[in-house]
Order: sequence, then C-alpha cells, then structure tokens
Amino acid sequence: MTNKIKTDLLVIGAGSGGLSVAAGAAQMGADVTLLEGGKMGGDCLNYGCVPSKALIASGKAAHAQANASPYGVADVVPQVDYAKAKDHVRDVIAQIEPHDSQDRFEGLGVRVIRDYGQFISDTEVQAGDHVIRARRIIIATGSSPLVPPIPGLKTVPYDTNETLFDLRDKPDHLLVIGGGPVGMEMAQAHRRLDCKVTVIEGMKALGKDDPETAKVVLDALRGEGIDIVENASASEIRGSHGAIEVETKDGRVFKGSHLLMAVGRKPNIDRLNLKAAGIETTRSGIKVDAALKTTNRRVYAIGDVAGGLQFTHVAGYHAGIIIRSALFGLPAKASTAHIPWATYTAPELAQVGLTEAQARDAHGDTLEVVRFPFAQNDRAIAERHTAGLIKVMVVRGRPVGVSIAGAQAGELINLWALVLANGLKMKHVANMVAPYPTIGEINKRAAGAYFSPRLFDNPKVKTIVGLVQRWLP
Ligand SMILES: Cc1cc2nc3c(=O)[nH]c(=O)nc-3n(C[C@H](O)[C@H](O)[C@H](O)COP(=O)(O)OP(=O)(O)OC[C@H]3O[C@@H](n4cnc5c(N)ncnc54)[C@H](O)[C@@H]3O)c2cc1C
Ligand SMILES: NC(=O)c1ccc[n+]([C@@H]2O[C@H](COP(=O)([O-])OP(=O)(O)OC[C@H]3O[C@@H](n4cnc5c(N)ncnc54)[C@H](O)[C@@H]3O)[C@@H](O)[C@H]2O)c1
Repeated sequence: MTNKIKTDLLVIGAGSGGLSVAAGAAQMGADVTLLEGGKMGGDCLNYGCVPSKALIASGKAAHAQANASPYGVADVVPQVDYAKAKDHVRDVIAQIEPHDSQDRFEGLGVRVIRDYGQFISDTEVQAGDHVIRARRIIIATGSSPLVPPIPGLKTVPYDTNETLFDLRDKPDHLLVIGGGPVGMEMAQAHRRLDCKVTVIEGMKALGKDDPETAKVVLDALRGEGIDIVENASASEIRGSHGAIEVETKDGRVFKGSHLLMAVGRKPNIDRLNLKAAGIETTRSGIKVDAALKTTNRRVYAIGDVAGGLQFTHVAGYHAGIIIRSALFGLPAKASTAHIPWATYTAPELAQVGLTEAQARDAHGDTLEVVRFPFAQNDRAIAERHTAGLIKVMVVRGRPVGVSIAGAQAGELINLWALVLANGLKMKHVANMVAPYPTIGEINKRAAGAYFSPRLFDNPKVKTIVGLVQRWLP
C-alpha cells in the first residue's frame, strides 16, 4: 500500500549537501523529509574525504618513521600493516558516523526514508512505498566514479574510491589512472605505505591547479618514488588479478598488481527520472541557475550533482544558499569566486579565487603577482618543510586569487578565503600581527612582499623620511 506524505522540504540524498539542508531546515521549523538510498553521510564520509584523509594519516606516520634522521632520530623501516591501516580508516569513519546518522536526524525531527527516490510528477517523488509531495525539493544525490569505456577495463579487476578503502591486501604495485586530487592523494598514501605506485595521467597531473604551485607537489611526490607519467592517456587495459597492464595511446605499457580508476566523476541522475519533473541536465550534471534552481522552479540541485566545483564545503555552501531561498523566500545566489580548495598531498596544494593565468586573462597589466617562499619562514625551516611558496594575485590592492603549495597549505588558505569572501585588501592582511614562529606568518609576509617595494624602493617615501628626520627633536 502506498504511504502518502506531504512535506515542506524533500531532500533527496543524505550526503554533505543534503544533510546540511535537512539539519538547517528542520532546526528552523520546517517539515523535512530526507531520502537516502545508500549510506547516510554519502561519499564524503564513506568513500571520499574522510577515508582518504585517514589513509593519508597512516602514510604520514610511516613516512615520519622512515625519515626521522634529519631531526637527529634514527630512521626505521616502518612495519606497515596495510589491513590495520584500513582498520584505522574504518575507526575514523565510525567516530564521525553518528553525526550523519539516521538517529541523529530523526532526533532533529527529520523524517528519514532509507530508499532511492524518483520523480513521478513535477511535485512528487516516489521512494519505495512512499509517495512524497513537497513544496520544495532539493536534489543532493552527489556523483559517482566515472568509469570510461576503455577497451579491456571491464575484463580486469579494478578499484575506485568506492572499493579502495575496503581493500585489505597491500598492493605490490598500484597503477593509478588519473592524476587529479583522488589519484594524487591516494598515490602518495600508498607509496608511503610501501607500495610501488605509477600514476598514468592523460594530460597534466593536478591540472586544475596553478602549474607553478602544482609543480612543487609533483616534484615532491616524484622525490618519494612515485612514477608520474603525463600526457599518457590510457587506451587499453588487460591482465588479471595481480598482473595488470595499462597501455597508453602512444603505445607505452605500464605493469602493476592493482589498478585504481581516478578519472573524474559522473553525476548521480540515472535513478531520478528527471524527465517526469521537467528537469534538464547538462554534460556535467543538473542544469541550475545562479540560485541553484533547476528548470523546475520548485526543485533545486546542490553539491556534486549540480555539476560545478565538487567539494564537501561547496555542497555545504549550496545548502546555506537554498535554505535562504526555499525557507525564507529571500533572493540568494551562489558564487565561486571565494571558494577555496585543497589537495591533501604532502606538501599540500591550495587555491582560492583566480590562478595567475586566469587573473592575467581577466585583469591584464593591472595584475601584480607577489610571492613568498616557505624557505624563508622560520617555522618551516625548524620543521624542515621548506618546499613551497605562496602566490597572491593582486589588482589595485585587492587580492583576486591565491595559490599555495607547502606544509599546511590547506590551513593557510583559510585566511585568504576570508579575505576574498569579504572583499578585504592586502592592507588588512598586512595589519594583522601573526604569532612567531608560525607557518601562518607566510600569509603576512606575502602582504609584506606587496608593500615592501612601495615603501622601500620609493623615492617619495625616502624624501619624506629625510624631511621629517630633520625636523624631529
Ligand atoms: C576520494 C575522494 C576524496 C575526496 N576528498 C575531499 C576532500 O578532502 N575535501 C572535499 O571538500 N571534498 C572531497 N571530495 C569530494 C566530496 O566527497 C564531494 O564533493 C561531496 O561528498 C559531495 O556532496 P554531495 O552532498 O553533493 O554528494 P554525496 O556526499 O555523494 O551524497 C549524495 C547521496 O545521495 C544518495 N543518493 C543518490 N541518488 C539517490 C536517490 N535517487 N535517492 C536517494 N538517495 C540518493 C547517495 O547514496 C549519497 O549518499 C572527495 C571525493 C572523493 C571521491
Ligand atoms: N582534497 C580534495 O578536496 C579532493 C580530493 C579528492 C577528490 N576531490 C573532488 O573529487 C573530484 C574528482 O577527482 P578526480 O581526481 O577523480 O577527478 P579529476 O577530474 O580532478 O581528475 C581526473 C584526471 O584523470 C585524467 N584522465 C581522464 N581520462 C584519462 C585516461 N583515459 N587516461 C589517463 N588519464 C585520464 C584527467 O586528465 C584528469 O587529470 C575532484 O575534482 C574534486 O572536486 C577533492
């Protein structure tokens, strides 16, 4: 028998975006229904951010043991237990899981239905035996690993981010197809956990980032023994468990024991029957306007399925935008100019706003680029993390983009995310007093690098100082 439900807000998908909408809307008094066909918490908790950062932490622990001698502590060969590293990953997920759980959301007053939803009309969604009619519907169904039709791929065993964290036998030699953030983070974690690793990248590894800062990371990863092959598009795959071969378009063949596919994402739209609701799609996901509304004015799409930047914090940001609009009827537009991202390799790679090339295109000769190297930061020297730099793209005193490669780049970018989000200027960063010795001083030194030539190489300043000194008692 069909169970008919009427609700203010129907959220489809209980991942980063959907959970943020559901929690916010329920706590503000809306009647909220939440559908989840898979695991509560979505990709980020179960197959993405959380397990990847946990495995990176295992790699970091092993790397520290193997590289302690520069600090006066003997190097040891780390005894890596790959299965136990995966236990650590499970345990980290388990610690975070309650926050995203059905229990917690029911406690907040959300009606949680554990089934996949599909549109049956422009205002109704069916999930199992339930037919839900909603005033507003939010599609937050995320994305899945893209598995391209490379000849032979179907015949060999391979992993994606959805299976990798369940793998318990340590790969002897991991082949990674795709040198984006998934590929590079997992390549380094595995290398540090004593696997041979080859990354096969069709174009440029870390190609969405600034090439100068990306190079710092790629050099470091190569220095750790990861073979990163660029301009090498995988065109054929063959072999069997433990003996896999990837052939690239130029005829090179790479051999390994395991294969990780990390060539991007596809939006989760197949199950939704979008046509029934008049919702259009593009190549990258559901078509949305600046307010994240789909072509059905009662339906929004947020997070990965909306086809823009694919990050947990973007899904959370989208949630805030549509809560304003769906609950309060206030105008709200999503923007990308102030959205940061970070890749958690060591050194880390972070970006907010425009890269140098984008800023040059947008601002031409008015652009000034200031740089400051980690090698001149005392804390970085003390900790022997001197590889890296910060670049700030400045137009008439206002930063329009920041690229950082180096230790804690993901933390350092926070300040610039604040600066860009609020239209602050370089003088505001220069006014800040940063505690010594912190890596964060790099941010202030970048502002210093902007003002130094104006102050120190400026004949006017010299004349004024000369005059004032003559008059001072
Ligand atoms: C390996 C990896 C590492 C990552 N690391 C980071 C990181 O460090 N930082 C970062 O910001 N981002 C990271 N990301 C990206 C991040 O995971 C995603 O951007 C984020 O999870 C997107 O949130 P979402 O709400 O759009 O989708 P999801 O979190 O994927 O949630 C969508 C949910 O919808 C459910 N669903 C799908 N279809 C239906 C349906 N028809 N009915 C009901 N439910 C449905 C799914 O089961 C899923 O639970 C990483 C991604 C990967 C793959
Ligand atoms: N730290 C983070 O925030 C983090 C970490 C992981 C993932 N993510 C998110 O997940 C998204 C997906 O990551 P991803 O790394 O899977 O995708 P991606 O699109 O960023 O990178 C995929 C790479 O695969 C390459 N490629 C495609 N087909 C190929 C082929 N046949 N042979 C060789 N190379 C090929 C592409 O040139 C590209 O460089 C990211 O864009 C990001 O939004 C974020």
